[in-house]
Amino acid sequence: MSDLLYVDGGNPLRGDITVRGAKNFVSKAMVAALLGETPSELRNVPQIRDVAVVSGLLRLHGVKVEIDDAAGTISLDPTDVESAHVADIDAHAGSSRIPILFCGPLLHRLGEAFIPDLGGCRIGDRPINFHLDILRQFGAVVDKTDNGIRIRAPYRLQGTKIALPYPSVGATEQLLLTAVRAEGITELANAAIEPEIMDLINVLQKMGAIISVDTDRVIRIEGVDRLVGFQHTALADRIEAASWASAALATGGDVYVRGATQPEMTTFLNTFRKVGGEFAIDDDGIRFFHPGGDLRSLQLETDVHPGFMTDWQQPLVVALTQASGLSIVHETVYENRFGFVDALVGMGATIQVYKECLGGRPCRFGQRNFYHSAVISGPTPLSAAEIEVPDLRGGFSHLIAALAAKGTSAVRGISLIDRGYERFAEKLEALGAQFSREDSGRP
Ligand SMILES: CC(=O)N[C@H]1[C@@H](OP(=O)(O)OP(=O)(O)OC[C@H]2O[C@@H](n3ccc(=O)[nH]c3=O)[C@H](O)[C@@H]2O)O[C@H](CO)[C@@H](O)[C@@H]1O
Ligand SMILES: C=C(OP(=O)(O)O)C(=O)O
Repeated sequence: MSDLLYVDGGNPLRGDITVRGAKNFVSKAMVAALLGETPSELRNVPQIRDVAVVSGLLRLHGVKVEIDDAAGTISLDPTDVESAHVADIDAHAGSSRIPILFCGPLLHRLGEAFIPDLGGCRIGDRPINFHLDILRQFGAVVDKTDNGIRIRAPYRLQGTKIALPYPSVGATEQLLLTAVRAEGITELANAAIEPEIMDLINVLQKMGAIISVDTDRVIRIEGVDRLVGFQHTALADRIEAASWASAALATGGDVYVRGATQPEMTTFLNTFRKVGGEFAIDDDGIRFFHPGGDLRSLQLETDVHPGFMTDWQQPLVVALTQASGLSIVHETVYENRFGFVDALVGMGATIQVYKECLGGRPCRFGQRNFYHSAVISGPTPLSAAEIEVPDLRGGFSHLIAALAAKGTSAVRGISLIDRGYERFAEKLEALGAQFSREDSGRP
């Protein structure tokens, strides 16, 4: 597929699309399968690049992976797990953030692992210090190399007591995937409790793990000697659903997102309503629509769950360019997630970014050199432009802006969007978007 899309914007998106399982859960559940002594089956799996990357890594480690894209199922047989060649693993460097989560399972299965340098969106420094501290506390020996980390467990990993400096999603998952088969009890304070983590706990419990989650963000795990395979249907992708909802709002459209579920989206739905969007929930999905009239500006701060999630921020900001008045967005999860607004400004949006914390939530980035707050003044008509996709959500936001803008925009680097949005071009078509690929002539 060509990496350049010409988008003829200015028309409302209308129609019906389906979202399947969450990118930020499915990839982790696939890693969990490594811990089982018997095969696992995962359902509601989306056809996205992160799934392909994790499948490739699992295969390098001897796991038999069979994918049925149409049915959305993956079967994973970890019976013959083995060490992979460093050169082969190295080829996956920079492809996603998931390889770091192979540490615990591989240490339990093989006593050692090599983890390539990570990829993922460049929206901040994204250090892995919490992960490495956790692994060391379990008794692992971690050595940094030029192209990744080498990790060994000379003895069985030992349960431990840890408090995270910040409720990191990945570090919480690292701890879960390591503690379930460590010896004794592990306690994690200040854990992240995102719905995708809760579903990972569901999977681990099906495998035989003993895990409890307290209301004060403390997770306790009693290590067990063996785990078995699981069968599980992944929770829906609440980020993809919110992205299409934002697209509906920004284009003045009406999109039914089949598969979207309410409980994981409560905070987004409240915000969507406050800004002037409407929604209708039924058993099969959620209809998001612009009811007509003016959208309202609002003040928003991203946060860990149950707060407004950072991955919802970028798509919603495009809709905020169409709201009347001044909207203020304080990004408290990543220090550098407003790079994408430059392109929006180039299209006619009025957005100013600030280093100050424009909000009351405790934030690690205030008084430092990070542009992590934004003020958006609207409504401003958007006009077509040439845009380069910067990262996954920023890229989808640029696509929304191009769909909302009058005229034909050229959006380059769209293959980045495949990492987390299943068959998005087909969905755009289903919603009546006017676009074409570079190789098929301009619309
Ligand atoms: C594949 C996946 O699930 N990605 C999601 C996951 O990313 P990911 O798990 O990488 O994000 P984290 O929750 O770990 O990161 C949150 C914050 O903690 C910091 N941090 C994290 C780890 C560490 O060792 N040291 C450290 O300082 C990060 O720099 C960041 O500022 O959760 C994020 C927060 O909901 C989402 O935006 C990502 O979509
Ligand atoms: C930041 C994201 O993903 P990742 O952690 O995979 O880079 C995201 O999904 O928006």
